[in-house]
Amino acid sequence: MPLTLLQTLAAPFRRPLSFHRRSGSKSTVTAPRSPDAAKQVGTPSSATNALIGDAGGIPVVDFSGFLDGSAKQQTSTAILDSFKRFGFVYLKNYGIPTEKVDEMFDWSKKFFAQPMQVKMLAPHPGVPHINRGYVAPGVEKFTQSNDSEEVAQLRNKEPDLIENFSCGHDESVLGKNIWLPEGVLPGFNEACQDFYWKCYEVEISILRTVAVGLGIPEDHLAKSHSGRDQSLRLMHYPAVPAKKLVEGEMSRIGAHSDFSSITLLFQDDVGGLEVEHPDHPGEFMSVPPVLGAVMVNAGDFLQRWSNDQIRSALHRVRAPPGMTDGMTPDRYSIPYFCSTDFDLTVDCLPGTYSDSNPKKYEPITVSTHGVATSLPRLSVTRTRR
Ligand SMILES: O=C(O)CCC(=O)C(=O)O
Ligand SMILES: [Fe+2]
Repeated sequence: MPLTLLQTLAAPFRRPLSFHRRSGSKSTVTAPRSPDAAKQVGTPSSATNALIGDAGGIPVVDFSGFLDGSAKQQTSTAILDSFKRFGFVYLKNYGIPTEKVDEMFDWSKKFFAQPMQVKMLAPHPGVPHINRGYVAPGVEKFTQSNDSEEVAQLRNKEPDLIENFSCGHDESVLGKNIWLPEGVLPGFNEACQDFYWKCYEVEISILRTVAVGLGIPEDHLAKSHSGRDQSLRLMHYPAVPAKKLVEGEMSRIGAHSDFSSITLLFQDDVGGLEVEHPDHPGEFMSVPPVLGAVMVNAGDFLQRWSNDQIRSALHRVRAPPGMTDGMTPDRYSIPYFCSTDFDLTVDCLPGTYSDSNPKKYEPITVSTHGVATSLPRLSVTRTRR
């Protein structure tokens, strides 16, 4: 990729916006807890003053030391270590005030509370890889499988119980935004756009920490993420009988890994998110929401980019922990999927390969990677329109 093109793409777009693994799962386990999170996750002592605890075994890191420059290296090491071991990390003091996140959740609730005919004024186009517009409950089913027979069988099973609304940048190959018509839910479209750019700032800071952790130039990853090909998705899981989720008769979101660089995952206080245990494939750890923290996970593309040093972990949403009877509460979450510009070719990151540990992957663009790995998976979703 010529440098000039890289530089052009590195200039952020501005408002207005417009490996892998088996499916299947076993039991849920809780990672052993200890009062000393640093010890528990085997984190080097240099990272301890950025670590402020753990939740369900996954480190909680105070991001302010990176943002104000007082603990850049420690914060970066803590985040990178957690990405390498778990593929996930919680961040506190990451730069978006809690009230802003709460406001976005309020908008999400208002949107999903609209009658179906209103939500369908911004319909998803029905093309699997396009993250735009509203997808009604009963349309999607998530899987990690690329096996056509397994996928065909899944299509005949109950879909995931989820509705969602996605938006992004109008100039993305993911397509132009599909908004509600003007005058319907005034303020909603603007709130989504505003939140998108707030998330973008956090994304860039996190990508900088990963680079610092890896000991490469701080802007190495950030400069490949112009902000054009990200997606903000509002998710709503309606209330369902807990028993059906526990017995596997219904599912909220099936086990999957995310596809691109990193995901910021904002969740309400309902719980139910589970992450595959790093030492016990097929077993899942229950990871609770942490007040004021955003969960961040690495995606398949970052795993590949880091020559498999960073883990893109399977995760899923089940019944809230301990709940086996009665109706579950509704669950709302807001993932923000971060991607390198889709047309940019990236090679394994410097320092992640050597003569004794050669590159496992050829240079690739996100689009090629996506077509090879994600489209078969996506094809099982959005099949029931
Ligand atoms: O709702 C959640 O907490 C998980 C969402 C998720 O994993 C996804 O949309 O990729
Ligand atoms: Fe996900």
